[in-house]
Amino acid sequence: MDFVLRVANLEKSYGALKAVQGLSFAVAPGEVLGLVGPNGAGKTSTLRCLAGILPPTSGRVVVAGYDLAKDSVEAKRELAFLPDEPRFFDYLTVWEHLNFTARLYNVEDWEARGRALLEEMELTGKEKALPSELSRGMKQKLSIACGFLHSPKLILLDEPLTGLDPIGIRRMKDSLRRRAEEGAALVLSSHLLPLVEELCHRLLVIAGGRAMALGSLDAIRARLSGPDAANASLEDLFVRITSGARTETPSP
Ligand SMILES: Nc1ncnc2c1ncn2[C@@H]1O[C@H](COP(=O)(O)OP(=O)(O)OP(=O)(O)O)[C@@H](O)[C@H]1O
Repeated sequence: MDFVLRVANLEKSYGALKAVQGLSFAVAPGEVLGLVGPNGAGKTSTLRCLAGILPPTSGRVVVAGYDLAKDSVEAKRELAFLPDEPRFFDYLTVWEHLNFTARLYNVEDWEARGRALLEEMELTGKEKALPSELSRGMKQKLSIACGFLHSPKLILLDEPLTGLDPIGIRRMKDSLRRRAEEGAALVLSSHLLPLVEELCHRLLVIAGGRAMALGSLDAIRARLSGPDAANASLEDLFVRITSGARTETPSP
């Protein structure tokens, strides 16, 4: 299979601290992988390494066939990283952010696409607003509109629902699902386990920077033995896996 993302033995250390240790996994077109783990597990460090924002200490990341270390421009052209706290240019309006992003990524039909994305993100009417005039949820939506503009093959999301209201959450879930149906691969980090359960096809559970479990919820459930494992909720599984009650050897 042609995976959109292939990660081999990813390691990230900050000085003596090993934040990410030996992560290996792949994500196929149309697949949503959920990255879950306790605070400090290494989720953001992993996502930032996959996005090419942080240089890994070692390991290999391949995006749409391009090695992120060797062909970084080509690889980054195929991905979007949507952080939980997006940053903007203070003096560019919403529309100018889309224009700027379009120029960076050479998006030819950006105006029509930009209008459609603003509509999808409920930002129509905010074209002339500066970031300081947007609410937290609106900023999150602008970040996502900019991220989707160049139709990335790989979408990396760190807590994508931060600051969104219930309608915004529902629309965002639909938007993410639609991108996957259109063939994008998504890696989504979140503490919101119901969201993860609803959207993700497979899960990568990490703790202490290491993979504790990798697979579909059913597969992870099946690998855990013990009372009520078959009926365990994702929250139960999360607690059991990450509290070290039983550690799993991830399958490739
Ligand atoms: N820039 C940095 N310098 C030094 N240590 C860092 C840096 N960024 C993260 N860390 C450390 O790396 C480890 C993993 O942090 P990371 O932010 O990746 O975890 P996380 O799973 O995203 O956590 P959370 O769920 O709390 O957001 C933590 O121990 C953290 O203190």
